Amino acid sequence: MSKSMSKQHLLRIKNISQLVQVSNTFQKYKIGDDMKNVNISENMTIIVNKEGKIEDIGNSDEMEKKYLEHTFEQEIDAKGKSVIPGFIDCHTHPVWSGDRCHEFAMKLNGATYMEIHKQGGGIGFTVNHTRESSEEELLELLIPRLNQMMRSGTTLVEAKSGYGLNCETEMKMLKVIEKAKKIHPIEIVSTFLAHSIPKDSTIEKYTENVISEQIPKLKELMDKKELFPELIDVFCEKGVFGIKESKAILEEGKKLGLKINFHGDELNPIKGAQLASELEAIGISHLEKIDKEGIKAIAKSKTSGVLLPTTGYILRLEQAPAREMISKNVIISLASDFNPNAPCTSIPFVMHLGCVQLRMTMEESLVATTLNAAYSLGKSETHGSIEIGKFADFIILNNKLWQHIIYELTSDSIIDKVIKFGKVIFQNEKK
Ligand SMILES: N=CN[C@@H](CCC(=O)O)C(=O)O
Ligand SMILES: [Zn+2]
Repeated sequence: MSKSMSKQHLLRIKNISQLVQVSNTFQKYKIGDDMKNVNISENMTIIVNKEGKIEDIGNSDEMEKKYLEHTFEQEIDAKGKSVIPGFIDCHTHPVWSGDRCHEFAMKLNGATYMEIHKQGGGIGFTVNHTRESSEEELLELLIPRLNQMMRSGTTLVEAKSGYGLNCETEMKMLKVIEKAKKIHPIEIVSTFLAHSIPKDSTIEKYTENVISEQIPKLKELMDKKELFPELIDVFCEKGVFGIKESKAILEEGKKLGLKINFHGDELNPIKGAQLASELEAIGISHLEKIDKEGIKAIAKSKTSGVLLPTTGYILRLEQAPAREMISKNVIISLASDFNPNAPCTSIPFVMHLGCVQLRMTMEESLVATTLNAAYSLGKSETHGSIEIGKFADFIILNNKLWQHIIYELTSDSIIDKVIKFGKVIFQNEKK
């Protein structure tokens, strides 16, 4: 039932053939078998209030009578269509310059990620270019990437720093993200990431630099209200930041009120998941090499396992053990990991990989890119499902069966509209 007596509303979407709420009991996340239930109903109407939040949800015939006298700034008839929550891409690296297409060719030829990394390619290559780019240049590169994400249905994206590897450039990247927040319709959550070790430093020295120079500078800019990061991240990996260094950096970030969500157990099993559990991290990403103890640990601590199937696909590596993690009640999320190694902006493609390569069901993939993705960013009380009081972030699909967003691989016409805070931010003209 509607709480508001106001007769003016921002939006009504009526006659929705199939509404997929993902949750209708205000769950913060879904685990285990519950990931298979995405709360589907037919012939539904959604009302959005002036604040861009969901005001009411109900059967279309009943809602027609209930809202007879009311007016709507916009009305959409969704007969023959389905509506799902906007996608939440909860792990991306979208701010960078420099073209790494040549590295893709090297990888196709058999070079490994770490071989390229050790030769100064990979992250190091992107760092050199990103340091030389101005804020304006980086913003100009970022906007079309966000546009592509939006056209694929993403309405909330997490965006990391991490291609600076010095204080100045890391702050520059975060400033670029703040500028994008002001001008782009997609909502952005930003993350400070300690991503690698610069070639003129050592793990010890650079960890010290992050703790004694970069995090204090971050605090200064947060206090001045110039930067608003919400999360702290490190690349916890053999040869990059080990467990000890990762822990020190993450704990320092936590003192600033940042939530912990970091890269771990990707290329080597170094017990990143156990660290995530110890620190009560909100998320840990990758987990291709997680061990049995790690699975138990993050299931217990309610740390989301953020799986990034584009990495394993592109590098031809074994994928994370998604089925085992779901069976052990880990809160599984999926994300694009958009970065110059895996330049994928499409959550529908990620869901497809989730189904085919991680052996998840279509329902599990949807939960993992909506409600659980929101949880991994600390946002599931306001985002990630279609429930009264949450933000009105939706995708309207040109099919009455929602599963077509996954099934129709690379389709450019399955999405009809993308809606953010109750306003249409993408209307697909392709049929
Ligand atoms: N693994 C570390 N970081 C990124 C890759 C970054 C890059 O290669 O530029 C990731 O999540 O896959
Ligand atoms: Zn990443």
